[in-house]
Amino acid sequence: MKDSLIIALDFPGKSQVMEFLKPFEQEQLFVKVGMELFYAEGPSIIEELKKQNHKIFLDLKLHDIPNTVKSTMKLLAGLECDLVNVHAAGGSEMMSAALEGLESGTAPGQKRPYCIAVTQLTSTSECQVKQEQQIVVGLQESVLNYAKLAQNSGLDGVVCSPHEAGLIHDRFGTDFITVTPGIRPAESALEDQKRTATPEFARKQGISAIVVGRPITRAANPLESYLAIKSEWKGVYQ
Ligand SMILES: O=c1ccn([C@@H]2O[C@H](COP(=O)(O)O)[C@@H](O)[C@H]2O)c(=O)[nH]1
Repeated sequence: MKDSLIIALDFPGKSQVMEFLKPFEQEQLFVKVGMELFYAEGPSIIEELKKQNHKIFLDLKLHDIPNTVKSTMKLLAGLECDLVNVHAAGGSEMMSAALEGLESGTAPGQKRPYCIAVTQLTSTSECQVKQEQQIVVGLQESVLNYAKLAQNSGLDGVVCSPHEAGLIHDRFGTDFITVTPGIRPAESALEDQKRTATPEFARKQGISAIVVGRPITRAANPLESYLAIKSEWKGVYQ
């Protein structure tokens, strides 16, 4: 997990994914399958990506009553992804249930996928947290509170923005995983993201993994863009 660059495969179907991956034949990637692709293709897309030896973050952000999340996680464990997630807003009982489901669905001898919790989406601003969610303590405190709930529930880490990751590692330890979307190389479009940072800024926060979608998938040359972001993130091409 340490120092990973996860590419968000936000595509409407398998054919677009396979076309996108063609220039990456020499790269062993860590890819993210989100709702759009998973709902379009179902579990077969995971098998396909695993055949190509890519590591997989299945980003379905489960958020439901504990029993439903538990039984869904039991099923998802069978897909043998590397990383799965829930929304911390579902609460500690739901997060513990997610972990129980994941553990019970992991085959003997197999490694359980890491399970992390989304704190506040990187598309959420301070203003939205205070005015829409009515969380008076503000965004940073809300993220830290969700991180504490996630750790107390036994989860392996959180999704947060690069701006909270350093503080999370200070409070909850360097082994507690931080996965940060909202990564934008300098001067690229922010689109719907609100809490963004460059790969270089992310590197300085001790973040476990960055998630990058559109700056790579919509680049004129995706491989070149991937290598440039990876270089800025890790300081070297590797
Ligand atoms: O807080 C969150 C949680 C998940 N995401 C996901 O990450 C990628 C980011 O894509 P970009 O194109 O680089 O913005 C996307 O799949 C989101 O669903 C997030 O952005 N923020």
